[in-house]
Amino acid sequence: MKIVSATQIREIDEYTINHEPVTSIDLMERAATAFSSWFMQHYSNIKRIKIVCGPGNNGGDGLVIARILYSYGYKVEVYTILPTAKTSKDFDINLQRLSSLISEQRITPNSKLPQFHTEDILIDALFGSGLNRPLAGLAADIVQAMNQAKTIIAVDIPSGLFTDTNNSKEDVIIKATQTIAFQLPKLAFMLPQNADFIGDWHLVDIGLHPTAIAQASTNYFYTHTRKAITYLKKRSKFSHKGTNGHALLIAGSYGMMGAAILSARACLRSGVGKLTLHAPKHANDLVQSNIPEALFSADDNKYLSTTEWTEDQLKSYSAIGLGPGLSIDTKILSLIHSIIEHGSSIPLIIDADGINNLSTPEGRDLLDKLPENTIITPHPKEFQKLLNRSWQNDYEKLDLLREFSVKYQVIVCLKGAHTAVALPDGSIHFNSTGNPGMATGGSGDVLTGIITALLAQKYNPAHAAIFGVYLHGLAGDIAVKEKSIYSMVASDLTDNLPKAFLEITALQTQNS
Ligand SMILES: NC(=O)C1=CN([C@@H]2O[C@H](COP(=O)(O)OP(=O)(O)OC[C@H]3O[C@@H](n4cnc5c(N)ncnc54)[C@H](OP(=O)(O)O)[C@@H]3O)[C@@H](O)[C@H]2O)[C@H](O)CC1
Ligand SMILES: [K+]
Repeated sequence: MKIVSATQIREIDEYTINHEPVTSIDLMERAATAFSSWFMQHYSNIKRIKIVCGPGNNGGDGLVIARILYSYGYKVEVYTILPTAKTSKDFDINLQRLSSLISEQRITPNSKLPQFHTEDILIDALFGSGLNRPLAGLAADIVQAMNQAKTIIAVDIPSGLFTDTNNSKEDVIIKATQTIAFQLPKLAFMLPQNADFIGDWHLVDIGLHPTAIAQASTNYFYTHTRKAITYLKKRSKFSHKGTNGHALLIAGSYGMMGAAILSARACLRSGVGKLTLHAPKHANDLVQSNIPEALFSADDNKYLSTTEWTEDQLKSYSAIGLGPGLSIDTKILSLIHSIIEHGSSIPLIIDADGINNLSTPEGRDLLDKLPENTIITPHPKEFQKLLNRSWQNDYEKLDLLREFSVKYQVIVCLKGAHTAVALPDGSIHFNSTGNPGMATGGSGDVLTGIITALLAQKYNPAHAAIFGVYLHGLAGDIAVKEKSIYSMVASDLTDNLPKAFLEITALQTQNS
């Protein structure tokens, strides 16, 4: 699903009006109806609401919502906030339509500000995607007053928040409990810095013209379920373990075998035909008894010491995963070097200590040599270390992320609430699954195992990264229902991979 800019939203809007064709007032009616249906489903037991409407089309939506909710028996109070005399045409028409049912409380710069209370249920229709400067004066005062309420449902986007550019820390912005956005998600929704303003967000369909959406060019995408399920490859009836690939996982060291085991188990639960785990020899019994399905390749040392791999040793593998539990050690750079040199055609994913080792000055020299489409999966701190610099805000972080993956032609999965998968073509794909319970030790090792398995099965690396991240989050979403965000551990993710695959195959069947 595309994530488009505020300007593109306006263009898609106009195209829909001209080509469907539909009048702008009817499109507004449709948008407000979609919002109201969502609202009535989720707030059926409350009867009294306050709707705060601004002067533009976001405010116009608010006026229609007021009319609809009133007709369903809600007690509705409407505030129109008019910083200047300028209002949009569709705002005026809807104010007129509402006037016989409800009288608005009009607030201008000379009025007394209304008071809002903790227990108020507010609908925020002050400003939407038309915001073009930070809120000030009356608009800022009203938002501050509204933020006293515990429950605020934002129409399209919280007022004061920009759709696709950075807000400064001082900006006054609605702190919504929920945001109901029209059809396409906004870039602002993907960024951790905006989480407190947006709350939980949901999309409602308003029938924007598919041609206009198809024509909009963007670097940003949202991996929603409908797209994600198309990535899962069908298994042929005649497939055997040879067709499903042989993965090599180089992971674990003295005291850190847990990471290797978590990763190996996840790899085996993600469809790989065969897995060899290369780890220090002391771990042999542990691995054999805990993961009987894996082959063990012993390293002579407590920590990894086999840094030289020959083409002959590597040639039987269809993917290599490297990093979980390796520790920071100069030998690891020699290992990466050797793999790049002798196995450059084997898809490769580097995580955890693999990335930490690339973040050393000598390691950075290796970045240029990574084979095209190598996948790395840093969390933000690891990415900062890799870049050797920080960023001022999440928009700058996205720019740095894109620059990095284009420059080195690698795939970067930057882990977070909406993990961002940056591809060498400059596109960034935000994930839709996952929950805060997954922020726990070993969760990243599981992701490495999943992606290694997909690479071994010959998923193209971009799909392996995007789909692997989706699967990992989906397993987390299934796990959280039983385990809660507090009690979840990384093994719960692996334990729920089978249910995640079942869910995806069921959806594939439904859609075919
Ligand atoms: N395709 C869709 O998704 C549809 C969206 N709809 C809704 O329309 C809004 C966008 O409406 P728009 O009228 O373009 O903009 P706003 O309502 O957000 O803002 C109105 C005007 O307010 C002025 N403005 C901007 N920033 C500020 C500010 N900081 N303080 C005061 N005033 C501000 C600006 O005008 P200026 O001339 O003053 O610059 C805006 O034009 C979208 O979010 C949806 O809710 C449709 O209803 C259906 C289709
Ligand atoms: K709003």
